[in-house]
Amino acid sequence: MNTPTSSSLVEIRDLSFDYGDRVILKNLSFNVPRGKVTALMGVSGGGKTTVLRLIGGQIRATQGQVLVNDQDVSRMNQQELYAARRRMGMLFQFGALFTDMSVFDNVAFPLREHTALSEDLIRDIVLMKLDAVGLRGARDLKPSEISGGMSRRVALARAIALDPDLIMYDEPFAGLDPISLGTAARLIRRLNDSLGITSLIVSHDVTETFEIADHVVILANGGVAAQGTPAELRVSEDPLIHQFVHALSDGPVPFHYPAPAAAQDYDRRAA
Ligand SMILES: Nc1ncnc2c1ncn2[C@@H]1O[C@H](COP(=O)(O)OP(=O)(O)OP(=O)(O)O)[C@@H](O)[C@H]1O
Repeated sequence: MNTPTSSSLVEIRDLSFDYGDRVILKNLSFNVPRGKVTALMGVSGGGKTTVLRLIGGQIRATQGQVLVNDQDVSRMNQQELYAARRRMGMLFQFGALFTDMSVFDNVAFPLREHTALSEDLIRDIVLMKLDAVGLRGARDLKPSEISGGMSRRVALARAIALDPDLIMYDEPFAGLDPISLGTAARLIRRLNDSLGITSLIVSHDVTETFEIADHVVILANGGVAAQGTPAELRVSEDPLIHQFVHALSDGPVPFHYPAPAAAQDYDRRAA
């Protein structure tokens, strides 16, 4: 691992990305502070998952830099990227488990794949990681025998198996009941602090996310619309931030998809 030289683990600098004619990110810049929980929020389709994929090096920026531990992911060759990814845990929506493997083998998988550790040592590490998510007792079960919330905790244990510096969560709360949702949120916070890692969460869930995040970045129109602590954003008078934080259906982001004037449409129907 590189010796940390800056207080930010990830630095996004002047980043642009498009899918052909569709510009998704435009001159985006923000930092992910080391050792903290940062939330990336904003309207649906605003490019949050795209940012995670750029950090993970699954896609490359059109312009700008994506620095992780001071190294630019967008300029890495395959070998460098492979090494960088080992330092990142990624939990994408409903992080799929291998259904034919036990919970234990799912968590052991990255250790067997990427290290030359003995099976004895792997066993200890797997049990430790499962313990961290409260599922040491479920080690012999198959994914089909556990609940959706538990599956996600197993995926989380697998994501931290290699002791990453950074863990990225895409919609970790989607589809969870309120109790599992609270558990998942507290777990993300607890793992961040006890393992000394850095967490980046993409989420729509303002209440739970504000509860656990140290820093929130709100994306809009391809750039940063606002950022700050949850407390700072809660009292923001900026109309867009206010609409977002208080989940109002109308505001700078309109409720109605652009349409002809209502009178014009109804007149036509009557004609
Ligand atoms: N492979 C692709 N080709 C073309 N367009 C894409 C592709 N992947 C994503 N997009 C578009 O890029 C935009 C940003 O997608 P992204 O998934 O990053 O948004 P998001 O903010 O994570 O959205 P959500 O909150 O709904 O998950 C969306 O409009 C999406 O339709």
